[in-house]
Amino acid sequence: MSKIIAITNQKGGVGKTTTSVNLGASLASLGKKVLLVDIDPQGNTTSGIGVNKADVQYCIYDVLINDVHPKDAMVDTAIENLKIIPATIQLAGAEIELVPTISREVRLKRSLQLVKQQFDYILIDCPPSLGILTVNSLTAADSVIIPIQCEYYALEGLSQLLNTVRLVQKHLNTTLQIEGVLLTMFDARTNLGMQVIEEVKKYFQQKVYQTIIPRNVRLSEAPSHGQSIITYDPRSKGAEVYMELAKEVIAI
Ligand SMILES: Nc1ncnc2c1ncn2[C@@H]1O[C@H](COP(=O)(O)OP(=O)(O)OP(=O)(O)O)[C@@H](O)[C@H]1O
Ligand SMILES: [Mg+2]
Repeated sequence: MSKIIAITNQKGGVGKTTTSVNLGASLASLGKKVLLVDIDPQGNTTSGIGVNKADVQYCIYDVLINDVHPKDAMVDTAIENLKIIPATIQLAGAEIELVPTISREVRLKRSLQLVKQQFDYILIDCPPSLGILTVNSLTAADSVIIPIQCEYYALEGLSQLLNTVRLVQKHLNTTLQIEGVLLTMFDARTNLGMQVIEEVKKYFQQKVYQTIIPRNVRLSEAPSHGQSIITYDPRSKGAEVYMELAKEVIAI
């Protein structure tokens, strides 16, 4: 069975990209066939997994706008079983260019359907906005993972996100589900982190993953080496928790 999961939260810097790269690498190291789709013009997943943007021939922009077949935009990564459709800054224009096009919300869905069966998991790293690129992602996805940072204001903006999910469910993708809510950047030294965990669990209940991602400096270093935590420092706490998360995702 193959599953498309959008990793989304319009709040910036909550761990979407860190989760896409490291969950993707963990799933691949457990033998799953994984495709990462970078649909954020910042292209952090692309560089974070070691793809040099200057070498990219076709990116997700070409898939969305120029009808390039997704298999022609896919590139291998250093990890077996892990491929990526990269994003470059070219994608920044897509929000505007998509506006007048026909079926603009379903373009990603149509493209990914062409390759879905080749993968166990397709993970889409969304940008920090609720614009047309995120709507395309939610329309293409079977489910969403929502990373929430264990910080004050963590829940702010969530109702807007859930509202967008509901609108997409109503009009574009009736079977879209919440795959899980992931607590990120937990710092055990503060009471605040515990409070956020309690609040998020009260709200999302059994949807919250048991695995909580702590703050881990190795996780923040890995992207500058173009590596996932699984290859950068497989013995780190960061690697351990993302492997645990991958097992939870597989078990669902
Ligand atoms: N568990 C963690 N421990 C330490 N640093 C982390 C952790 N998770 C993420 N970071 C760091 O926090 C910053 C933001 O994380 P990330 O880029 O994954 O968030 P994002 O939601 O994708 O951001 P954006 O909204 O800009 O796309 C990055 O510098 C990242 O390396
Ligand atoms: Mg990101």
